[in-house]
Amino acid sequence: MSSPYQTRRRIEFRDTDAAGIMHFSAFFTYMEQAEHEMLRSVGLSVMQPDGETTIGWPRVSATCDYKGAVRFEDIIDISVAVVHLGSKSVRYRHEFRIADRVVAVGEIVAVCCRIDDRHQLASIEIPAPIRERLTRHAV
Ligand SMILES: CC(C)(COP(=O)(O)OP(=O)(O)OC[C@H]1O[C@@H](n2cnc3c(N)ncnc32)[C@H](O)[C@@H]1OP(=O)(O)O)[C@@H](O)C(=O)NCCC(=O)NCCSC(=O)c1cc(O)c2ccccc2c1O
Repeated sequence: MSSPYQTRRRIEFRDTDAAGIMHFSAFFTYMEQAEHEMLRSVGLSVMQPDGETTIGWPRVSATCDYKGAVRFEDIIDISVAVVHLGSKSVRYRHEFRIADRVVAVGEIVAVCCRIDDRHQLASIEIPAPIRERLTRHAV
């Protein structure tokens, strides 16, 4: 049975603002890192060599709702779930929790792209072996 990927972070000082709480922009870097870690856990890379080119995942949408303040040195549990697998795109939902309290929920849509040696992007259908691995964290 598939379930969200779970990881944990301690909030760094550099990620907090003058109000003493985690800056809104920092949630996106935590989401990105958690997603990349999830991909590694299923044997993938966000920059996957494929012959002469690379398969990568540029983002076309990123949102986050903030429900409670997060502070320096808080321990946050981050879950990463695949909530939609399209033909070329994947939508991830990230839940941030302190203990059992949800403090933020973010979503990111990434598009499967072939990246050539001139860094040109061309969207492609998600290859079957990659799709199969992504479904391991589908909900
Ligand atoms: C990415 C693009 C080249 C795609 O353009 P294209 O025209 O080919 O795509 P489609 O319009 O056909 O859509 C494909 C697919 O995506 C869905 N979709 C598109 N837009 C949205 C949206 N706003 N919200 C939700 N879904 C959307 C669409 O419905 C289709 O779904 P299917 O599943 O049905 O196929 C082109 O869009 C482009 O170049 N965009 C700009 C990308 C960009 O510059 N993003 C900002 C920075 S990217 C970034 O930060 C980044 C982070 C990483 O972690 C990376 C990791 C690895 C590699 C690259 C990374 C990266 O760039």
